[in-house]
Amino acid sequence: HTGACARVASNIYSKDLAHRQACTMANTIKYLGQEEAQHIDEELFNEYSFSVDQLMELAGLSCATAVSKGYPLQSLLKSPPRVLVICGPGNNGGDGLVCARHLKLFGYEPSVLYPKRPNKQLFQNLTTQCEKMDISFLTEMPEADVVDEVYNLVVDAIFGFSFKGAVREPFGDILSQLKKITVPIASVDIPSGWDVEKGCPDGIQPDMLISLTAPKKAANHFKGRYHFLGGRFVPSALEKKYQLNLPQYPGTDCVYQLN
Ligand SMILES: NC(=O)C1=CN([C@@H]2O[C@H](COP(=O)(O)OP(=O)(O)OC[C@H]3O[C@@H](n4cnc5c(N)ncnc54)[C@H](O)[C@@H]3O)[C@@H](O)[C@H]2O)[C@H](O)CC1
Ligand SMILES: [K+]
Repeated sequence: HTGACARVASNIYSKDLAHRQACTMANTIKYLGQEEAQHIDEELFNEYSFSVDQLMELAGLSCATAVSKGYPLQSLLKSPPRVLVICGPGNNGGDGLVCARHLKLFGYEPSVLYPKRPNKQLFQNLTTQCEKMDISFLTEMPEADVVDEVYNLVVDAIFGFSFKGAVREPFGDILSQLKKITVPIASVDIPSGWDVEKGCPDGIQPDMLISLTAPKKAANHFKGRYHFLGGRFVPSALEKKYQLNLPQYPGTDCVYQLN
């Protein structure tokens, strides 16, 4: 009897799964423009009453989880398992600080470069949390050959969907080093320096992209090996309103591998 129930249950499950996969394929996931991404962000905060801290925690956890799936500890070539996390001046940088904290909890040895720190309590708190967890902060960007020698990978949390115009210093210098490194780059939400919609053919070329909420149009130009979706916090009414057609995350996972 138990066997029959299990067979029925697994039949229902596989039909349901097949149905969901078909739906996901028919309604392909939406790639957002810059303004649309900003509207969704504002709506999450203003209409749905989420706080930045909440969503940033889930975003950063997604990034650390994606990194641990693409670059598992046991696969790393250099010991100790050092990771360089570069954080920019906005919320993308905040995601990077959260990601660094979770990477540390997962057994990695993150170091953070955080050259432009906003004078806001949220970012000061995230910085203190990292410091108290013995995550080191670098005072300057190492040269490309030093990055290659010391670190297993770089997490790029410099700019997200609010990036506009020509890159201002010190991030121009940092990005030019990142173009020279050979260790993989995992970019949070958008490869930094890329136009949010059009990409950037001569920009950095990350090996991993973790799109948050939904991919941005620039992700059409991503050529790396791993594209993950993270930020599993979108209420279904909001998803419907913007016709995001998000895929079903597996079980309780906080990331979905798009390719
Ligand atoms: N809804 C979500 O999915 C969530 C996303 N999160 C993350 O937040 C970023 C967007 O954050 P935001 O603060 O709006 O902007 P950025 O981090 O992209 O950067 C703004 C920051 O950068 C400066 N800046 C802009 N252009 C330049 C430039 N050309 N040169 C130098 N500096 C520049 C600007 O002055 C600001 O200081 C999103 O991508 C996600 O990663 C949330 O964490 C959770 C919710
Ligand atoms: K980024």
